[in-house]
Amino acid sequence: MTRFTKGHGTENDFVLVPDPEGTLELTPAQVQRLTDRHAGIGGDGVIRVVRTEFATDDAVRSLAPGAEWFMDYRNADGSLAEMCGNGTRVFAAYLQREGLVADREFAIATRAGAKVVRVTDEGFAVDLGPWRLVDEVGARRDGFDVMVRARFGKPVPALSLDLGNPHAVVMLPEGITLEQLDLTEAPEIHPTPAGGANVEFVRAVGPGHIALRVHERGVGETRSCGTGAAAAALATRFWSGVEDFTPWTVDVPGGRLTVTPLGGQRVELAGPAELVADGEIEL
Ligand SMILES: N[C@@H](CCC[C@H](N)C(=O)O)C(=O)O
Repeated sequence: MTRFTKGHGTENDFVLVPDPEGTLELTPAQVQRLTDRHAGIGGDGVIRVVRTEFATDDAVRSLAPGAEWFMDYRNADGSLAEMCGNGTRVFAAYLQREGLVADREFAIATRAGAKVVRVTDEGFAVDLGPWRLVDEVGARRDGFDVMVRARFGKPVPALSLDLGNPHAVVMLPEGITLEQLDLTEAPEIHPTPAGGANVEFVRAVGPGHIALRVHERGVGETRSCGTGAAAAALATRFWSGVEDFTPWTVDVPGGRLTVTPLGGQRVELAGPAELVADGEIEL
């Protein structure tokens, strides 16, 4: 039997599987079974909790020398992802509850490098590290670099950002509400990014305040996406032309996140993290 913990951050939910010595080879079929909401535990992704020294990927070890624990993230379809913003907070909550970290600030290893997490009153804040516009020249010239077609019809312009994982952000055109969006199918992106992308649909709520819905690569529509919230806030800030360091409030279907642009082209994500169940499952 394999032990698991179920947790979520603004209802982006994960099955955490402790594997400190990295002995568990999780296959895509096992991930799909764990995340299955009818025949398994249910979740948007699986997080294997591994000591960084046992990470099989050399790059993970070399990019995060000071991080004792590696967040091995898989999407619900079994594909690997470089990063998961909400996952980092849930991972931190698990490490803290299990007594695996003692400090109020610590680094965790991800495929996108080490991320520093700190305890806050509400949960955790994580420095997501460096972010970038995928096509800076095109973005600064046109305000966007790809077109996205979802089930609402005409293709709409979007901005590609790299938060360690790939995102395309759409500011919804007038006349289409977030509620009207049909995200039952993956939006098409042109030109299609080689590794796919997560797609965020944004509506401005007020100054420094946006709301979004997201279609996640390897999952489908989710109730929240932490790196997606950061990408959406950064894209909206870019379009506003005022690239300051004011915190942004990001409403997602599963709750509220705070995104704060930092110096050095870094960005912080803050929000809650809940661990809701523990159990054992036959893989
Ligand atoms: N929900 C996550 C992102 C998870 C990975 C994503 N689906 C991908 O494939 O890049 C978040 O909170 O950032």
